Formats: sequence, structure tokens, C-alpha cells
Amino acid sequence: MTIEDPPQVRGRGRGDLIISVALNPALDITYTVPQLVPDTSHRVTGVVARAGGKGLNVARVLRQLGAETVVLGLLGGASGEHIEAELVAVGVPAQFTRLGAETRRTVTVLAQGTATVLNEPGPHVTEAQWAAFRDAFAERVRAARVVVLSGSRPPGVPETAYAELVTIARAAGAETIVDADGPALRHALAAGPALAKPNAHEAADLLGRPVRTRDDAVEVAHQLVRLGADAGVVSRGADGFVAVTGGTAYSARAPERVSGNPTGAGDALAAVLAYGLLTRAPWRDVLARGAAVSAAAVACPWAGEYDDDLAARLLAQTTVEQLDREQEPCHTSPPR
Ligand SMILES: O=P(O)(O)OC[C@H]1O[C@](O)(CO)[C@@H](O)[C@H]1O
Repeated sequence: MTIEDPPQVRGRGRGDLIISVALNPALDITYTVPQLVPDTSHRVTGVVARAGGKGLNVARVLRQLGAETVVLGLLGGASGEHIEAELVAVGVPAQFTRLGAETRRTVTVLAQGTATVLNEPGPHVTEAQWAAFRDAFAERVRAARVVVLSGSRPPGVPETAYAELVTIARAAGAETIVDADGPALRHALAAGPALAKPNAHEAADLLGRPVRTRDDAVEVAHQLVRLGADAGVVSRGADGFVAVTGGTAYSARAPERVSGNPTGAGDALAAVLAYGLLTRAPWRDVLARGAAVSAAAVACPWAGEYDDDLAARLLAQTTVEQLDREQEPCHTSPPR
């Protein structure tokens, strides 16, 4: 199956639910300083604390897109309570497996158009807590059509975690998007997700060298497909992203550079791709919308939302370029 060929059989009368998995949510602290200078102290001119982590950002954008979504994740301590209260306040449904330890914080320092990000590793998760989460996921995924698996794993969650969740989701008839890196991405690819979406930095590991150019990104997107995904998308920050499915590569980019906070732009792209899988919109339209919405997310000061008006204006001028078809080797395995 390629992304362009919608599956003929849908689930057992399931609705339009998209699950966004948040194994390592975070209280995202964003500081603004006039200038960031290492080895000096700084007066912070702006402080914002918001519920974040990739899974939460994806869910928020899905909600803004009009999708029905629920966050499934792991949470603990006072920052966990803050996160849960905030999700209730913004109307994003969530179901968390409780941890004894404190949910992490991340710190983003905005200065002169740059964003410096410090991500804590997260709380330790026991085997029993991971098993409890997996059971809750297996139950809930039966009602879902699409699952987004994004972000880092807290200590204690195995590197096969996303692979296990892809396998459970596929068995339940739901499609999966994986946004991860390192061994977690490799294992998840082998489990056959519908789509993998690392950024260029995260994908470098698969190429064995930095992903610098568009050609590098195309090469590694093909690699994502060879390793098991139906489609591979590699995001390249302000340069947009490349997407490969069915042996064909596409490049999409917003028509202008948007200044602001790029944190969470990749999460906005993952949300649009998930919504595209759900609606089976034409692939090119999904890619154009992904480029417009992720660029419009940069205009918002915090991760997990995008500027609606800007997204509509950018979308009207976004073009998706089809690149060369890859020459398939003779020994490729048959499509699933
Ligand atoms: O899960 P990680 O890969 O550690 O990334 C977490 C961070 O990334 C963001 O989700 C932005 O992509 C932030 O909200 C922050 O929490």
C-alpha cells in the first residue's frame, strides 16, 4: 500500500479518532532574553510555562485543524498536574498512566530570532508502568483510525516502545505516524508504520552523515521507506520538507520564511499528516497544507498552535514539486 492508495477496508465502524501518544510530556518553559551570551547571567524579560512535549503539541494542532483527538501518555508530580489542568482548560481530552516521579521540564530561550532548547530526560518509568500504559493504549486504539507516536522516551521505556505500539495499532486496524530518532525509530520502522517523519537532524543517523541538502533528505526519506514505512517525510526547518511514497519524491516549502519561534513546527507538520491520513485527502494537498501550517506555527510564540490566517495565505501560494522517481532495485520485497 502507498499513502496515495487508501485502504479499502476501514475498521469495525470506528469513528474519526486520532490518538496522540505522549510518553514524555513536558512543562515547556519559554524565556525571552534580549541577547543570549554563554558564560554570563541574563535578565529574563518574558516567561511562559505551557504544557508541551511533542505528543501534546500534535494534539493541540489536531484540535485546531478540527480533528477529534485524545492524548495517551505518562504523567507524574506537580508538573504533571499543571499539564493535566491545562489540557482540561483548553479542551484537549487526555488519559494518563500515573508515575510516582515528576514529569520533566524543557527550557527554550528566545533571543534575537534564535531558539535555544534544553530538554530534560524525563522521569524514570518502571516496567509495570510501561506495561500499564501499553494495556491502556491497546484498549483505546480499537476506537482510533490514526495514531501519532512522537517525541523522546523517558528513562525505563524500552527502545522498542514505538515498535510495540505500531504493532498493536496495526493489529487493531489503525494507521501510525512515527516521529522519533535513533534505535526507537529503527525498531518502529521495522514494525511497518504508515509514515515516518523525523527531522533532518534526527534522520542523519540513518544516512550515516549529516542531512544537509535536499538531495540528502530525499535519500534518507527513501531509506525510511526501505526500512519499513509506507511513506517517509523528512523536515528541514525553514527549507520545508521532502516526502517519499510509492518510489516518488516530493518537495514542499512555504513561499516565504516566517520569523518567530520554530519550536513545535515539526509537531504541526505531524498533525497535518495525521489528519491527511484520516481524511484520505490527495497526497499533494496534504503536503501543501503541511508546509503552510508548519510555517504558520512559527508565527505563534509557543509550540502547539499555528496562525490560521497566515496558514491560509501561505497555502494559497505553496507549491509541491514532484522530484524524480527512484530507480527500484530488482530485489525489492513485495508491497504489503
Ligand atoms: O520529546 P522530545 O523529543 O524530548 O522533545 C520535547 C520538546 O520538543 C517540543 O515538543 C517541540 O517539538 C517541545 O514542546 C519540547 O517539549
